[in-house]
Amino acid sequence: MAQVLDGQAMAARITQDVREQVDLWVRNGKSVPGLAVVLVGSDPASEVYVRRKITACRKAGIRSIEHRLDSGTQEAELLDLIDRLNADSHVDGILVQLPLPPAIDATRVLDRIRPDKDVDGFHPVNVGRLSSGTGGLIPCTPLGIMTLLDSVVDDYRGKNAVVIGKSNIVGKPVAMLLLEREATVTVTHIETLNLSEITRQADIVVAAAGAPHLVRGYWIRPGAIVIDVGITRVTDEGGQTRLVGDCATAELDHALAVTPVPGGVGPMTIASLLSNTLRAAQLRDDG
Ligand SMILES: NC(=O)C1=CN([C@@H]2O[C@H](COP(=O)(O)OP(=O)(O)OC[C@H]3O[C@@H](n4cnc5c(N)ncnc54)[C@H](OP(=O)(O)O)[C@@H]3O)[C@@H](O)[C@H]2O)C=CC1
Ligand SMILES: Nc1nc(=O)c2c([nH]1)NC[C@@H]1CN(c3ccc(C(=O)N[C@@H](CCC(=O)O)C(=O)O)cc3)C=[N+]21
Ligand SMILES: [Mg+2]
Repeated sequence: MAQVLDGQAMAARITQDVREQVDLWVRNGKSVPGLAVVLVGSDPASEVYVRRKITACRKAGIRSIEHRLDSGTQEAELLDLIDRLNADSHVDGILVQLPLPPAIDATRVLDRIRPDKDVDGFHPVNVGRLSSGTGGLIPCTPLGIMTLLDSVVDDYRGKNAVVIGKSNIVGKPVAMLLLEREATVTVTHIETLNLSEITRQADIVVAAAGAPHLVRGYWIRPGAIVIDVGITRVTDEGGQTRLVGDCATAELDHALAVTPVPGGVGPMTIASLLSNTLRAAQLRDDG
């Protein structure tokens, strides 16, 4: 049987660890770290994620400030809010939940966030820092993935890592982090030919396509590690909704380790947001 990496349990430990560091920070006379969470509109999945982020902040002793704007909000209004959050010394981290309504230019919004408050790591300065290996805030999902991988991999050098998906929020940044550890990294996507032959060469597969059960048993060689990032909400015949990952996990007994959906990468994404918020508070204090 493959080892199932318990993201929920690991996230709970990280949350506790952040809480202890926050308490120490506050005992040293610093102000409580604050995270501003901006949600535009009422996409149901975004509502779920934002709720989880706010609950997690409470557990970690981080102050969260929620800003809800209706779906008809003008871009200028949102940019204005970001300017105010950028200038607010009680705000250490700013998170603008994606996706934004189509009328708003998401790039312009993300570019407006001060890089040292950009706990998502989406600002071009942080993207550049990640690709040049010169620090910066690291996107939460890739950071969570690396923490999960670190629990089963001690040396990435000489390992073949295959990333499925090339998005700016998961595929590209996780590829950068794997490259930084000197894995041999292949980034694949919808136009990749013979994908299963490429994954069959992999020691590590990170599946972030959003394609339910794309990765089958024969795609994975014995002893490989499989990180399932994909989350697709499906409704079964009985009208029940459930979450389906990118991997046919039931076919992966021959893997060394796999992550479950739910309870794998998702909770780790949220735990990483807490670590990044504490880091942002500390970085700003030093600089
Ligand atoms: N657990 C967590 O914390 C998180 C989970 N997610 C989930 O991860 C998945 C990916 O998210 P995100 O990166 O934002 O999604 P995007 O849709 O932005 O990117 C998906 C990527 O996968 C590629 N792709 C899609 N289908 C296939 C396929 N059949 N074969 C190969 N490549 C494919 C696309 O290729 P191309 O570029 O060529 O179109 C694209 O590069 C989603 O299910 C999302 O819900 C996302 C963020 C956090
Ligand atoms: N600015 C921004 N930053 C993000 O990091 C960001 C975003 N926008 N938009 C959407 C994606 C998606 N994402 C997830 C967070 C938590 C879970 C999560 O907690 N998942 C649970 C299940 C949640 C459920 O029940 O739906 C799990 O996998 O166990 C999943 C996905 C962050 N994202
Ligand atoms: Mg402060």
